[in-house]
This record gives sequence, structure tokens and C-alpha cells, in this order.
Amino acid sequence: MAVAALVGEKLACRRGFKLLFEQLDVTARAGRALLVVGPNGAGKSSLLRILSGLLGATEGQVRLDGDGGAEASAGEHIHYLGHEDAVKGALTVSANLAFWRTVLGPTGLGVEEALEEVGLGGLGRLRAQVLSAGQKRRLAIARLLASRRPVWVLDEPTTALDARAQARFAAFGRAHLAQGGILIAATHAPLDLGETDELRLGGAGA
Ligand SMILES: Nc1ncnc2c1ncn2[C@@H]1O[C@H](COP(=O)(O)OP(=O)(O)OP(=O)(O)O)[C@@H](O)[C@H]1O
Repeated sequence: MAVAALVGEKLACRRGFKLLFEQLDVTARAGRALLVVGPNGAGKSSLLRILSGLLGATEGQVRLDGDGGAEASAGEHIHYLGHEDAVKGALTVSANLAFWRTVLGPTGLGVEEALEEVGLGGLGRLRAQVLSAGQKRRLAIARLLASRRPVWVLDEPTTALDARAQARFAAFGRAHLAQGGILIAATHAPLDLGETDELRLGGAGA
């Protein structure tokens, strides 16, 4: 199912004693990136987890509007990339990606093709534990290519990537948007995703 928008209405998030945000309305539409920015601890990761259905909002609702007006399920349509790369060190690089491709749906590039795209071509038989931080990040990003999903929710996706890999990642993002995808990213670094909307959390110096 194509997805037209990811919508959060009147969202609030309390973590411990701290109310991170309240009455927050968020809309990410197909074809246009939404960047979530703000200082450390402002609640960007918390918001992304709420939008992905991984964390319950203290108040408010989240929904995925399907193309025909029907509601779409987060579990089937969202790619969530968190701070951690979700890489199993004991498995080979190829086996890691093959695992995720099976779990998320083998609807995108093949394992070797996706590894090639992220610049890990020829490293598939290595144990993932020997990858560098940037290579592990590339392996996590390869999931986005190995399974096609209309909604990408990305928490600081370019952490540890070198300049070339950052540019390559931005190109993947632009291609996803050009195909009518939704992309929401929390970031401290500039991301060249074309025209973007911005959502700022927390005050200066919060
Ligand atoms: N499980 C938890 N229990 C209590 N407090 C938490 C929990 N998880 C996060 N927090 C707090 O919520 C606040 C927001 O955290 P969050 O990770 O959402 O911020 P962020 O904007 O993504 O920060 P950064 O830019 O550093 O990644 C922080 O003060 C954090 O300590």
C-alpha cells in the first residue's frame, strides 16, 4: 500500500519526571523530507520512536494515512533506523543483511547488490564484528535498500559516515522521496535531501 502521510496529533511525551513536549502536531508527507532538529535531550529520538510505534505517546495519536484514505500499519510500512546499528557481530555481513531482508520483506535489492550500493561490496563474507563504525552504519543503511518500505524514520542516519558515504546516503534519500516515499530524520548534521520541512524541539540551550 502506498502511504500518503505519517501524522502525529497533539503528542505529548513524558520521560521520567520530564515533560519533553506536549500538544505537538507532526505531519510528514510523501515526497518531502521532515527534519527533526534541536539540542541534545530535546526529545528527537523519543519522538521518532513514538512516530514509529515503538514507544507509546503519553498523550495524542499517531496514524499512517494510506493512499486511498485507509489507515496503514506501522509494522508493515515503516523502516526505523535507530542510533544502534542492529548488527550481530558473530554473523557475516551478508548474513546480517539477509536476516533483515527476510524479517522486513525481500522487496528491494538483493543482498550483494545492496552491499555494493552502500560501498560494502566484497565484504559480505567478513564477520560483522570487524567492521568499522562507519561500515556498520553502512550495513544498517543497506536495510533500507534491501526491503522497500514507504516510510523511513531515521535517527541521526549519517553518524560515523565519511563525506562520500554521507553524499551517497543523501542520494538514497532523494531517490526514496522522488518515488513518493516519506522520510523523517533527526539530525545534527546538514542532510542534502532537497526541499525539506523542519520541526524544532526544545528551546536554545535546553
Ligand atoms: N527510558 C527513559 N527514562 C527516563 N528518561 C529517558 C528515557 N529515555 C530518554 N530519557 C530522557 O529523555 C530526554 C530526551 O531523550 P532523547 O533521546 O529523546 O533526546 P534527543 O533529542 O534525541 O537527544 P540527542 O540529540 O542527544 O540524541 C533525555 O533527557 C533523556 O535522558
